[in-house]
Amino acid sequence: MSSTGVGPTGAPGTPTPVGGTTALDTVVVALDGPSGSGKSSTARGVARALGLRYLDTGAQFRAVTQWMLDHDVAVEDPDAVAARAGEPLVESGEDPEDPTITVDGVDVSQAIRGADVTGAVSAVSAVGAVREQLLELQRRIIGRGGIVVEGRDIGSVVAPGAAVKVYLTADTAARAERRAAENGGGSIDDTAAGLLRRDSVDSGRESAPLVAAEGAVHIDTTSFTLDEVVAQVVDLVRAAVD
Ligand SMILES: Nc1ncnc2c1ncn2[C@@H]1O[C@H](COP(=O)(O)OP(=O)(O)O)[C@@H](O)[C@H]1O
Ligand SMILES: Nc1ccn([C@H]2C[C@H](O)[C@@H](COP(=O)(O)OP(=O)(O)O)O2)c(=O)n1
Repeated sequence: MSSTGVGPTGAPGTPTPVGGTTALDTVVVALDGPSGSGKSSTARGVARALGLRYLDTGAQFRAVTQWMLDHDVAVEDPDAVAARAGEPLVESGEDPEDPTITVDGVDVSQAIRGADVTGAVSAVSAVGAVREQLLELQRRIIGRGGIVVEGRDIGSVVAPGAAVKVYLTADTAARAERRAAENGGGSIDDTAAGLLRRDSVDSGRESAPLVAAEGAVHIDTTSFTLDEVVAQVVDLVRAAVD
């Protein structure tokens, strides 16, 4: 796998602090949390407001999952997934106005939001070999910073030195309502069950489970509007930079 990003291969998010702080063009903002907590929309809003790049790591795991399904890999079999983990070429655009994602040069931005990928992505992303491939790619894209990165393990594994770490949550009911609305309706109960199933696999896996990273600021978004959450994170970033 590769991408257009270049940069150091060590854990990023540790730009040279000047006077104990960091600059906006090298800052790394790590946003983690469960599905429907508001990561993607908050991350894009913060990146837009501050002129930063944006990386959706969930889209990368979804793109690998799409590739596995397209190549008839048995996605519930970790060995089968691991055996092909080095093959898909994932490329992520970093513009928050127009985040793109391709695998082997094919635009999968719509396909990866479908039910097949959503149902299989937690199993695929629990495979260590998949995580290793994407970890290297993610660190290359982050490079020297100036980016908002969202996922499940950004503050804990991908960029543990990030100057700003945020852990977003929301009540299950709110998450299910948001997700069902986004998908054009459907049963809230079924959506909630799907979210909880994915939470359980994402939090219970051995490799880089979903956790609130050490030092992360917890924001429960249930009772805030998206604009309010974006403003809170923008304030955290402004407080952390020169
Ligand atoms: N604070 C919020 N209040 C209401 N709706 C929100 C809020 N944050 C996000 N949303 C909406 O919830 C849905 C899921 O948000 P998203 O950012 O995709 O979450 P995640 O990336 O954590 O899965 C989207 O339709 C988004 O517009
Ligand atoms: N850093 C990440 C990001 C996502 N994943 C996995 C676990 C998630 O269930 C899937 C899909 O992530 P995505 O952020 O697209 O999921 P939602 O938009 O929140 O529903 O990928 C991961 O294991 N590590």
